[in-house]
Amino acid sequence: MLQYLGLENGVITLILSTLVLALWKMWPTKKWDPRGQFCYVTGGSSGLGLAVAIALTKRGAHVTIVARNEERLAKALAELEKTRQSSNQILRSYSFSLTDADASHAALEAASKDHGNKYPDTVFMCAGAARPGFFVEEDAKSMQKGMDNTYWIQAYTALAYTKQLVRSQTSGKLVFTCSILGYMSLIGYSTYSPGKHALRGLAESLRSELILYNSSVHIMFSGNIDSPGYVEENRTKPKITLEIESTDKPTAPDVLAKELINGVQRGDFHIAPDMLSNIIRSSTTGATPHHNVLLDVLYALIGWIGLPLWRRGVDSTVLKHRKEHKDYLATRGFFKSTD
Ligand SMILES: NC(=O)C1=CN([C@@H]2O[C@H](COP(=O)(O)OP(=O)(O)OC[C@H]3O[C@@H](n4cnc5c(N)ncnc54)[C@H](OP(=O)(O)O)[C@@H]3O)[C@@H](O)[C@H]2O)C=CC1
Ligand SMILES: CCCCCCCCCCCCCCCC(=O)[C@@H](N)CO
Repeated sequence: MLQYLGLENGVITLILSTLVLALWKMWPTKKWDPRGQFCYVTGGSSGLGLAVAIALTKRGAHVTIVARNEERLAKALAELEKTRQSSNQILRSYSFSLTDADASHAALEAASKDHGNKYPDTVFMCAGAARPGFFVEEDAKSMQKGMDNTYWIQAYTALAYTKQLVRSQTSGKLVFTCSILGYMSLIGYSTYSPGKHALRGLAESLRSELILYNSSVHIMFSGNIDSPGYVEENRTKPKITLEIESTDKPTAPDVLAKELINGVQRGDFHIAPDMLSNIIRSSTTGATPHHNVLLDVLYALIGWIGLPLWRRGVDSTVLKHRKEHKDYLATRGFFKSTD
């Protein structure tokens, strides 16, 4: 029947090229191996960053973790020591505040000194924080802090590292940690989602540019993580936000760390650690490379149907919350204040 429509050749070519591409993706290639590599992990004293640092140590990498609080860093380093695979492994921690550009540069320089001024082979940027709240209760300072703790906290490290790589004429890997809230958003995340969306843009631009230097870029989009940071953000999270996201049970940091490292090993640009993130990833591909073309089409189809339905449900939950929200604002004295 297709030949009557003149579509035969086109359809066959499409199916064949899809199959070839899918097979190509399945073909085993040489995987990235952390053993003996110098890995730099920001936010390595807690949650996802700590889990990534432990997983890398277990795989025989030299690991340097960076965060601010010295006590938590010392505890985390002691945990890394417990999983050390050989006496040659260099395991270090440094305290720097990575929302500052100069400190982000200084942290990388300090870490590199332990390796004879060689820069990290891979940088895992896990530092970050969320402080959910209602937009009307934010101010200029809290909005800027939101960008600091989502965008700048990783962008400054990416900048310092890229300069070091290019100056020393070596290649490396940049691994960002985003969130599914870097693809979409919902009530309560007005100081968090924008910076995570910005990270996606930065990663995509860098992925393209760093081809010049034989360096790769990866970015993970996860749902809730069962971390100390998650416990902290839930303290101030609006009830309505908690209710909407209750369908997304938090995942253990070590599970996500494994997914993150596997994603880097596969060479994925957008790393989606589970079914939900794959559905959202495939529904918002833009110009990012596919993973498995056939599976991606299936995920995109599920998202194309499911996500707008989910959104309708969320909109009606928010609508039902109007009265409670007004009362909440009244008890907070919002209607009396002038800002
Ligand atoms: N928790 C979640 O549900 C989700 C989190 N994410 C993202 O994953 C990443 C890890 O999150 P999670 O494991 O929950 O985080 P945690 O809060 O458990 O840990 C955050 C780490 O970052 C460090 N850090 C925070 N601010 C700075 C700073 N200014 N300078 C240097 N280090 C800093 C912290 O140490 P210290 O405070 O001592 O500096 C700590 O080591 C973040 O980027 C987060 O946005 C993504 C999706 C969901
Ligand atoms: C078929 C389609 C079904 C769609 C269901 C979508 C459910 C999404 C729930 C929202 C989860 C929010 C995760 C926030 C993670 C994060 O980054 C914060 N914890 C900040 O740290």
